[in-house]
Amino acid sequence: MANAAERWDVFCKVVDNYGDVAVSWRLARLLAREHGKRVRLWLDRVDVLAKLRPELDAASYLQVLEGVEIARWRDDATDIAEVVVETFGCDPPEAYVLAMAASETKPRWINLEYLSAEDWVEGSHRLPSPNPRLPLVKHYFFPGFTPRTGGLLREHDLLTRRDAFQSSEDAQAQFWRDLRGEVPRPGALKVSVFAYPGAAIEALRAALGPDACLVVPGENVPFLPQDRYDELLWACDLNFVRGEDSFVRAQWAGRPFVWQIYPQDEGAHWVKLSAFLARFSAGLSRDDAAALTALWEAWNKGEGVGPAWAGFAGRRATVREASQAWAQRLAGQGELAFELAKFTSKLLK
Ligand SMILES: Cc1cn([C@H]2C[C@H](O)[C@@H](COP(=O)(O)OP(=O)(O)O[C@H]3O[C@@H](C)[C@H](O)[C@@H](O)[C@H]3O)O2)c(=O)[nH]c1=O
Repeated sequence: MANAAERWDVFCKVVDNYGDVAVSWRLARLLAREHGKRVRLWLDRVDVLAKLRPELDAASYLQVLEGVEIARWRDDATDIAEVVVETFGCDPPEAYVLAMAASETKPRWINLEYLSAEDWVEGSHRLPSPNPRLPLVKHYFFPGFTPRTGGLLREHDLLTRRDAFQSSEDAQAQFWRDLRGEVPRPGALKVSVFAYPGAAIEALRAALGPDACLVVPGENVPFLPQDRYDELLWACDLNFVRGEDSFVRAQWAGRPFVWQIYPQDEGAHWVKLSAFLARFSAGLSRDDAAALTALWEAWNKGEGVGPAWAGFAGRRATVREASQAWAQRLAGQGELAFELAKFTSKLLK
C-alpha cells in the first residue's frame, strides 16, 4: 500500500494587505500540487484570499481549492499535522501548540520568515529555536536570493508558461482585450502599477506621457485574480510592484520592475531595498544601475519621479536583458517549497 500523504498545516494571520495570505497560499498550493502533501491552510482572514481567488467563499469554515483545504483559523484546533508551518511568526493557536508538545511524535515546526536580500539571512536560515517552556523546537526558514537561503516560490512550469505567453502575439492580444476591451496601440509602453496609497501615480502618468498604456488594477481595471495578475506582469514592459509576493512575481516575469517596499519604522526598509538593489545591479552597467536606483528611490520617496524617469527611459532595453538574465539565474537556484520539503524530511532523521 502506498504511504498516506504527509500532513502539513500552514498557519497564516494577516498583518495587513495581501502579502501574508498571498505567500501562504502559493506555498500551500505548491506543497499540495507538486510535492503530494496533504495541506491545510489556516487563515484568520479567508476574505483576503477570496480577493485573490474570487471562487472562494469568504464566509466558509472549510473549503478545498486546488487540492488545498482552506480552514478558517480556530483557537481550539488540536488536530495536529506532521509538519507545521507558521508564516511570518504568526504563532499557531495555543491549544494546537500544547497538542504538539503532548504528542509522542513531535511535529516538525517551521517559521517561514519574510523575504530579504540582506546578508545576515544566510546565517539565520534553518536555525533551531528551542521553545523555552515546551519540549518543542521551531526552525527558521528564510526565503532569499542566494543558494544558502530557502530560495523563492516558483511553480515548476512558471517560466515555460511565461515564455509561451510572451512569445505569443495572440495570447497577449486576447489578454488585453479581456482586460480593457482593446489591445494597446503598437509600440505603446505598457506599464502596470500596484502601489501603496499615496504613491506618485499622477507624477508617473505625466512622466510617461499620453501614449503609454498605464494599468492600475483596482483603479482603471479591476483587481485581478492572482494568476491573471501574473499575466499582467508578463504582458507589460515595466511593472511597479510592492510588498513581497508581487515583487517576486515581477522578477519571474523577466521584465524591468520598480519595487515599492513596505515602509517600516525608522527607515529600516531602506536597508532592505539597498540590499536587493546591490544584488540586482551586479548584472547592470554602472550607468544603468544608477538610473534604476534613482527611479526606485524616487518612487519610494514619492518625489522626483519625472526626472528619474527621464534618466531611466532610454535604458529600458539593457535593463530588460538584465531582468531576463536575473530571472534565469534565480530559476537555477533552489525553489522554496522544494527546499522546505527537503529540509523537513531531514528533520525526521
Ligand atoms: C494588483 C494585484 C495584486 N494581486 C496579488 C499579487 C500578490 O500575490 C498580492 C499582493 O501581495 P504583495 O505583493 O506581497 O503586497 P502587499 O503590500 O499587499 O502585501 C504585503 O507585503 C508584505 C511584505 C507585508 O508584510 C504584508 O503585511 C503586506 O503589506 O496581491 C492580485 O492578485 N491581483 C491584483 O490585481
